[in-house]
Amino acid sequence: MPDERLDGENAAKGLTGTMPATSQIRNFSIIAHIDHGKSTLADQFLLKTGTISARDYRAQLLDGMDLERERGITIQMHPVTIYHERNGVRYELNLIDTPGHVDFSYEVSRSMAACEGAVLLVDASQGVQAQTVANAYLAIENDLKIVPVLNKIDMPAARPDEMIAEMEQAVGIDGLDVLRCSAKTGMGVEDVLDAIVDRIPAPPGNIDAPLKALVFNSHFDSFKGVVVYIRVMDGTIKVGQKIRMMQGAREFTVTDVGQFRPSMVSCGTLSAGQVGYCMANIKNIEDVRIGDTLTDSVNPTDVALAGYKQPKPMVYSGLYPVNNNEFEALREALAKLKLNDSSFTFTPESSEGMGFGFRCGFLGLLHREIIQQRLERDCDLDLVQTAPNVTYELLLTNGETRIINNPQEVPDAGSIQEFREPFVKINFLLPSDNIGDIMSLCADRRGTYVKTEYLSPTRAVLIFEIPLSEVIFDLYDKLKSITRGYGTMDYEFMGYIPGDLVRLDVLVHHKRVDALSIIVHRSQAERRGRKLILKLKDEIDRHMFEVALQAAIGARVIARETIAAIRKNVTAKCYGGDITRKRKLWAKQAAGKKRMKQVGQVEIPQEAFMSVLETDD
Ligand SMILES: Nc1nc2c(ncn2[C@@H]2O[C@H](COP(=O)(O)OP(=O)(O)OP(=O)(O)O)[C@@H](O)[C@H]2O)c(=O)[nH]1
Repeated sequence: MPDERLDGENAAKGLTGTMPATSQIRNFSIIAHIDHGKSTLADQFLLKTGTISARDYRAQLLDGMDLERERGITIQMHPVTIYHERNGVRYELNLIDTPGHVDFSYEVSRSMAACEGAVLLVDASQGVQAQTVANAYLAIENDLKIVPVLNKIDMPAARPDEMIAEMEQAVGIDGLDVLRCSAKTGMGVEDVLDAIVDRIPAPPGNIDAPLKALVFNSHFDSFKGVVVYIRVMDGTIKVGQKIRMMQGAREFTVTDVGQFRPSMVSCGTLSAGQVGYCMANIKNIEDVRIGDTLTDSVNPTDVALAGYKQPKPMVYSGLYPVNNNEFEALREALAKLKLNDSSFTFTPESSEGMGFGFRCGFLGLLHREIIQQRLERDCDLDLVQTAPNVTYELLLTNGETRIINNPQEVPDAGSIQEFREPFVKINFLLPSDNIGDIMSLCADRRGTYVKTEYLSPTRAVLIFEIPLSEVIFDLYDKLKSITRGYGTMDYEFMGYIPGDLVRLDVLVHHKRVDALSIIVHRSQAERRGRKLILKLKDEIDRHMFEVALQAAIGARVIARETIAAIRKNVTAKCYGGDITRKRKLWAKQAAGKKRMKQVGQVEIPQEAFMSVLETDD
């Protein structure tokens, strides 16, 4: 087979695109813990291979979204094709970037299915972290070849030998295979590129077989429609070809095929082993299922690829517009967001106290925060968000099993046979000095100890089984503060386990505020109820009448507080006739009240809805 075949159709169109033989392609991703330098290394790859010029170099090109750049976290994948010469041969390398946060680990497994290898990037001053271990195992399970790299060796705090020993211990790699580089200065980056070519196998695949391509992501472009990210496994895909999504069973005609370099560049054809995009006048993002197999409709492949499982939201919360007439605007904004984030879900709901809004499902708390920020930034809506909760499973006395994601949906205690909550297996990677503190933290949170493993005399892996609801509260923040930032965690879902759970209601001025209801373990109900009421007392302003706050389980009130009455007249001091001054003060007061919800006669601020979350003593 010739090394490089000029594609006839492209040549005819005057396009200079060439189709490399699969032996000259390498597909890989980078596995790294957050902040270990993945985006910086990816940028170096672009720079070193001349994909972008130093002039165009803009830090973290691959983190396309503003918000991502601002927060410095990669959320969605942006693949990129680069060319690297090794021993006189030009290789096409496709990098599929992956995020490093626990909430987005499903994105990592998506990108792995499109690769034959992964660069395992570890910060030389921080060492292996929980997420790195989890993702490295995932890669090994997926038969990916691991290229271990120690980054940030330019830092004075770098301890390469120690960290390599940790990598050997934690992931079971050979220390001699570990490359050293600095993504910041560019030192050693060429060696990493060489190792990608030398160590990662070329993609398998038969260029003459019927088209079989994996859909590993997609995005919606308001001008072009849906852009489908594909990895071609067998055959070729060309402009004009009739294609079919095997799960979705819809047919389309390809209008454009190209690569990310790093912006989208048409190339007319992609063949076995290559990574790129295709467009086919697909108007609706729902028609494209991530993990689906794309094939030729005339000459289809007979076996579809094993798809991914759609990630299930684990954390839910209600989102309400402050002004009820902004409901439609909120619906539109949510629909727009969903276009590019299939893991986010929303369904309309109404709450007696809050009016009309949506129940939204997120992968985790960070995901939730990001969505809220995007909404506020992109559509100028004032929103009130209720405290998050996890999904529960109920076995009812009539034998029915019901999944609920909203405390309001919990039926009478009499009709529940078993109340089950999600449990996760959580791994902490932390300094050994902190083991005791984290153990007692987990014990307080109803965790069950599993085991401890030492990576080195100073660092250990601690494993617990714990209810997810206890994790989403503030476990991550607690871990960070106890370990002064050195501890990390990762968790995987185990299943639903029965527990003695009850719904705790909150009554404000004798009216149940359903958005403040929470599901708690009975043993914690009284303590949580009391704390919650005290917190609410701080958050809710005094009104012109006395406001009673109560926490109750069913009809039984377990805590009560009262907010005394007051009349607050902000313009009282502006005696005299200057109406403009008064107007200014009124305007200021109104702005301060923006994120308030009127429940009955009482105004409840956003903070009050979130206070349900806090568990601090
Ligand atoms: N000194 C030094 N700093 C580096 C090096 N590589 C990356 N950094 C810095 O480390 C920080 C994190 O780098 P990023 O590339 O954003 O990390 P990341 O792994 O992509 O993070 P996520 O996108 O959040 O997963 C940035 O401030 C970089 O400038 C390096 O080799 N040496």
